[in-house]
Amino acid sequence: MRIVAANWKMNHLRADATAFMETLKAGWKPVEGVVAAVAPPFPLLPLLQGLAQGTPLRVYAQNAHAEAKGAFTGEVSMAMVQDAGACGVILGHSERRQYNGETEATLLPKLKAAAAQGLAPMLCVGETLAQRDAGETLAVLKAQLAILAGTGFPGLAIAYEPVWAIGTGRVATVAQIAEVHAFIRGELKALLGDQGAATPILYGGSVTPDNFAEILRVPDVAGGLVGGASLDPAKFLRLLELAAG
Ligand SMILES: O=C[C@H](O)COP(=O)(O)O
Repeated sequence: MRIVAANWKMNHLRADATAFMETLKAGWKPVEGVVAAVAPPFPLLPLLQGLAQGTPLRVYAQNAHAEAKGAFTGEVSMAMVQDAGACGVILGHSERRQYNGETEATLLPKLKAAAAQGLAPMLCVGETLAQRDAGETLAVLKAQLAILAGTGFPGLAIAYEPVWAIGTGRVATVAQIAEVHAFIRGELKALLGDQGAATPILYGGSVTPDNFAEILRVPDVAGGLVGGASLDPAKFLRLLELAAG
């Protein structure tokens, strides 16, 4: 199975989402084994879910809180994003680690809350440039993945996003992606057994229609988590076509 996931981040209004879905529906020929997902900002979840009716598009939230309810001003719960139309949730994106203080300590309760709510988690991992330059890449990834120990998370996907490749136009090399994805696969097998052997591992970081085919040929790459290029429905469609082979 391949997954092409659009992370819109803090982009798009209702009109943009509507136009995106019109273009997508006009050109998309869904094929077996290729999953398309879009993670819009929270306010667009219900609209997108409605627009996606009759299509296999999966709607994800970009984040949600670990607690079920309470005095957490500005937060939304797993149940809320599900109620608003999400079937899954991105967790641990590097921008949330950088700007919102997400750590393994905050992410483990979120993973458990997502699973309890029946939301498929997409856990993002990846090293900074300083960590790569210091030779710490695999150790960083090992620590980020360790929160998966001993618990199965239905619908789990991993997104490997080297922080230095996000939004920079500097895509990781095929050799770098191959090394890290093989390492992640080994860790997942050790942590989760059979589920770890089958968990999709996506690559993210300056994915475009020009480089996606090459990235998809790397062993253990099961698709992409795409930021900038996913805002343009024509480019997103092209990525889906490339994933379909
Ligand atoms: O979630 C998506 C990633 O952060 C990649 O973003 P990008 O495709 O704009 O580099």
